[in-house]
Amino acid sequence: MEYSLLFCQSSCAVSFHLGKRLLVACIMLTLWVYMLYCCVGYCASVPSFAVNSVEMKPDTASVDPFISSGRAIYSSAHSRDLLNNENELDSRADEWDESKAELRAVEEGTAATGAYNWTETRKLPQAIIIGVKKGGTRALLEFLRVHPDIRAVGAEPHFFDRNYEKGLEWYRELMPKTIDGQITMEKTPSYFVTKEVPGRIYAMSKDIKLIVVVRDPVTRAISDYTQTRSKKPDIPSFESLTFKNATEGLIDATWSALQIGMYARHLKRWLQFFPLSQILFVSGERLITDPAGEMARVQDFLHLRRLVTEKHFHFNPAKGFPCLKKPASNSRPHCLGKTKGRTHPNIHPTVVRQLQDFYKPFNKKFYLMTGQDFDWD
Ligand SMILES: Nc1ncnc2c1ncn2[C@@H]1O[C@H](COP(=O)(O)OS(=O)(=O)O)[C@@H](OP(=O)(O)O)[C@H]1O
Repeated sequence: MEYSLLFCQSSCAVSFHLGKRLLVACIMLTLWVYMLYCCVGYCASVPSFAVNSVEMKPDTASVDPFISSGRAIYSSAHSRDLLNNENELDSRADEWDESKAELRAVEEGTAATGAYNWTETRKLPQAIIIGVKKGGTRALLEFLRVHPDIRAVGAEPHFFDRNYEKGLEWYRELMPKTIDGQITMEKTPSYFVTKEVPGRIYAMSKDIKLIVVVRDPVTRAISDYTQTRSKKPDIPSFESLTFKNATEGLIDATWSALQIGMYARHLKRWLQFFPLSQILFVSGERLITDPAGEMARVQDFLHLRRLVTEKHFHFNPAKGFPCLKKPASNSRPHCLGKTKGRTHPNIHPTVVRQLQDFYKPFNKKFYLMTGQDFDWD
């Protein structure tokens, strides 16, 4: 009796210890499996209500950037119809149908669970690409839209130059919906050269971040001219529009294609309202030769994590430009449409040289003002 009691006590103690160990092992195994599950990315699909502040980016950041960019594309297609903007008439929509379908599936999924739709609101932009025309503004915006913390209106709203009387509510309504922590953006390249715009943007937000994509003013002028000629083939030659008096070599600085390139003059107006630290100058040239490098600067400036990297770019030799690609995927890279990267007419080398001389003092001043050498001279 005593013996069996003793035996039971000791065997019970053993099985109790074994059970405890088994329980601990089970918990550890569960935790380990859960961590593994999270590592392969499935946790992102779990509805999350934890949306962090601007510094701590929202949970959507862990979602594949291309899904998010697809979302932005969807809303941009919507506003593009609304504004019927010339710059939007490229082939982007067709090429990104695949992403849209992907997006719809994602959105339907979240709508069914009611996951984060309820927190989305339209906000006024916290960052604007203000210029310059033909600088590479569309490329920059499309690259930025790959980032999950950026939501941007696709069409150019032209609010601060052409639609200001419509009021801020009209402007806000054009913006895509965002959750806290996401940055709302737009691009309208004519803002940089329109006198009233700096004061108007300041009146909306004195803390706004401004981005200017600049490009060699001579190439920019030729690009501008090429665009105009594509719509009006009968316009005079570039050379004849350049001069007030060709024999005297007197350049017509009132021609808008040339005026836009006097960057220092335009920048002076912006600096009356905003400190230099609030303006980022992106090199249009480097955006083509080193898109990931320029994107790193832009993401740092916007206090975003560097999620758009070299993995997202594929240089297309036929087009002569970097195109966007989904990292670790065999899908076709997305290039900008036919209106970007037009063939420029051959301009007489003497005219090009005269224009380079014309811009030299403006460029020098611009380098001094920005503290950056763009290497145009
Ligand atoms: N990745 C990529 N793909 C295609 N094109 C690119 C790219 N990066 C920069 N660029 C240059 O962007 C120029 C057009 O500039 P914008 O988008 O600012 O033009 S616009 O003001 O919105 O009309 C466009 O000018 P053009 O070459 O004169 O057409 C391009 O040189």
